[in-house]
Amino acid sequence: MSFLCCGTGEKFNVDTTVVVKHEMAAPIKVVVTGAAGQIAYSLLYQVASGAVFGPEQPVYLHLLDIAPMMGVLEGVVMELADCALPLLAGVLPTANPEEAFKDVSAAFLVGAMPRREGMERKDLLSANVRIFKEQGQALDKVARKDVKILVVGNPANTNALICSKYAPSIPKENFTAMTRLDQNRAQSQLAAKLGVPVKDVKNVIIWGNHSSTQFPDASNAIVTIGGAEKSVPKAINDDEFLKTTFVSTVQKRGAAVIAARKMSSALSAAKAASDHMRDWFLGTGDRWVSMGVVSDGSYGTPRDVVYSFPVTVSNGKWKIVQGLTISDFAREKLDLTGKELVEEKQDALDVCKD
Ligand SMILES: NC(=O)c1ccc[n+]([C@@H]2O[C@H](COP(=O)([O-])OP(=O)(O)OC[C@H]3O[C@@H](n4cnc5c(N)ncnc54)[C@H](O)[C@@H]3O)[C@@H](O)[C@H]2O)c1
Ligand SMILES: O=C(O)CC[C@H](O)C(=O)O
Repeated sequence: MSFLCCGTGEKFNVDTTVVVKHEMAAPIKVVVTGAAGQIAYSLLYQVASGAVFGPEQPVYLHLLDIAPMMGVLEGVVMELADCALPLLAGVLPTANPEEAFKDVSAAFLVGAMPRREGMERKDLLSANVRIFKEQGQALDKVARKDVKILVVGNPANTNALICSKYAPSIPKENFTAMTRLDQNRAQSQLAAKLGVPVKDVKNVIIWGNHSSTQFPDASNAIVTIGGAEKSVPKAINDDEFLKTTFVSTVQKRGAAVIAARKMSSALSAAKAASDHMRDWFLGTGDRWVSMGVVSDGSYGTPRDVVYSFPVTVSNGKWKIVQGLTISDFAREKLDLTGKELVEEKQDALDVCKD
């Protein structure tokens, strides 16, 4: 197994004895940006241990961060080596986006500034959107055309849109934004309210933007109680809770974590990024998951913004769940978060003009 030293590009060897079994698939190249940051610190282990691409799929990790972080990244590379992970075929740390994105099959775009207490969402947009313009251009040049891209860095939906715009040779369907953390939060809130394990709640939906305008929607969610499936709204029997406390708790959860930790969520964000990419690669069956995808106007949402919908995935392709009834209450919420995305898109395009 080869690990490269940051900055110097010098190779060093790690004695991992038999690392990759012969019957295993060839390694796939996977890039994680913001690799010296907090989310990556949890995410890298999950990717390298087989939790995302499966227990038979070796990975070659490309780690991108900015030049001043190469020293820190060196430490992350050492720790990855010290994990002695059988599926980790190699590591390439770099500050060069074109090197990082070369031939990758999967891209976790995490690297961006997180919001801290007192910062507004707009401050984040102008600081971060340029990163995604530059990275879109680099992906366009050197990534595989079937690369699956997950944008985590905020504002995630709009960053994913900008990245796609600057990578026209890669299909739009390959760009997604992470709302899985919101889905996991919503599922966990419902399970707690119902007093069931989290695995027994499914099909909760996150609509729209990964922001406080998102609409966490339990109206189609299903719970397994006593071996039988039941509608969550019927099992909870408290519409007021589902329309108010539930929605606002999930909408404000990221801000609540920042207020408590003085830092943005990281452990749960990394877990959600793993869930999102695993389901995209390995499929969902008939379970619904929420992903920010380029809107085709489904459910009367604005086209050409990255909007979170319920999707199912098979053979590596996501499909929006169709035919759901949208109540008047939901309509208002879907429109509000759509309006915010249209405004963010315009702000981002203005920033990218400079
Ligand atoms: N979508 C979600 O659900 C969700 C959840 C949590 C956090 N986030 C967002 O994820 C992002 C990362 O959060 P974090 O806590 O890991 O932040 P962090 O500050 O700990 O790490 C970010 C890393 O990105 C690096 N970076 C900055 N510019 C870069 C560039 N141009 N190329 C490559 N790397 C670059 C930084 O040097 C740093 O190491 C933030 O924008 C945060 O708001 C999103
Ligand atoms: O900046 C925020 O308000 C949220 C940070 C992060 O996206 C989260 O959801 O935990």
